[in-house]
This record gives sequence, structure tokens and C-alpha cells, in this order.
Amino acid sequence: MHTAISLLTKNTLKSPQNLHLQQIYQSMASSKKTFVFNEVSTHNKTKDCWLIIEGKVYDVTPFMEDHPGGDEVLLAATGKDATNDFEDVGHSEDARGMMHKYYIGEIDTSTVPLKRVFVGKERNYNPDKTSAFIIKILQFLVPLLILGLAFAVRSYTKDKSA
Ligand code: HEM
Repeated sequence: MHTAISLLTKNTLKSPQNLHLQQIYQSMASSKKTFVFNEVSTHNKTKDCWLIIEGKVYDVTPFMEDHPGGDEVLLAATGKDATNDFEDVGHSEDARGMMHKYYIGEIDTSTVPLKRVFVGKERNYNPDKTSAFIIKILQFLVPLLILGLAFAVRSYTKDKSA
């Protein structure tokens, strides 16, 4: 990655028009910090949101309210490699151009799990299996109770009319 940035700064970005890009890439290369996945994935809240996109780590907290796609999608993209989510939307060049503002470092890709893991506050996940079990039993019992009640009422009314 570092080599790629050096090559870019040396060759492609030499023209004066690309000076600002050169400065951005140089600052990215010199001040880069490498994070491990667990360090990044804990930043998954409304006021603290870090993303992993194309091997880089972005702190998008200040951008959450202004993100045209909303803050929910940004939060949903935390705790995993968000490259595919980002690419699937088909973000414009403008969107890509603003990413450097939120760049805070690189990710050690060997620490990124293949499957999504939940760290800290968990969403859409119910660790209490007991309530799910009770619901299943109730789903079975309630119709039986109604049937039994219907039979009881029927035989009671039959007895009365006889
Ligand atoms: C540093 C990261 C990001 C930046 C700077 C960014 C920026 C932007 C910008 C400027 C737009 C307006 C449309 C465009 O110019 O393409 C946009 C739209 C959008 N973004 Fe992001 N985005 C980021 C990450 C993400 C991620 C991780 C997702 C997850 C799926 C996402 C989902 C969306 C969606 C759904 C839209 C709306 C698309 C539409 O309605 O046309 N963005 N984003």
C-alpha cells in the first residue's frame, strides 16, 4: 500500500493540477496508523462511527448527520469490512473525494473476520434463547386451549338443552 502511494505521488500526481491530491496522499502515507479489527469495531454508535473501506479506517462520526444515505446505513456498516456495502451503492467521485477528510489509518487485514461479529452494543440479536422457546410452546398450546374450551362450551350447552 505504501509503495502504491509512493508510486502515485512520484509519477501520476506530478502535474500542478494534482498538487492537492499529492499533498493528501503524502499526508496519508506519512501519518498512517495501523489498527486491529477489534479496536475499530467498538466504534459503532451514533456519536462514534468508524468504517473499514478498502483497507483503510475512516472516522465518519462528524459526517453521520450529513451523509445523504443516512446515518443508519453507516452504523450498519460498522463491525465488518464495509467495502462491498460502499461499492454496491455506487458512490460518486465526489463521495470518494471527501473520504480523505475522515481517514484515520490503515486496517491490519489479517485481523478482519470473514463473518460479521458483534462487539459492544449488540443490535438485532437476542442472546436470551429462553423467551424464544416459551413463544414456540405458546404457539402450540394456545390453539389446543381454544379447541378444548370450544369442546367444553359445546358439551355444557348440550347438557343444558337435554
Ligand atoms: C467515508 C465513507 C462514506 C462517504 C464519504 C459517503 C458519502 C456519500 C455521498 C457524498 C453520497 C451522495 C451520493 C454520491 O455522491 O455518491 C452518499 C450516498 C449514499 N451512501 Fe454513502 N458514504 C460513505 C459510506 C457509505 C457506506 C459504508 C454506506 C453503506 C451502504 C453508504 C451508503 C450510502 C447510500 C445508501 C447513499 C444514498 C444513495 C442514493 O440514494 O442515491 N455510504 N454517500
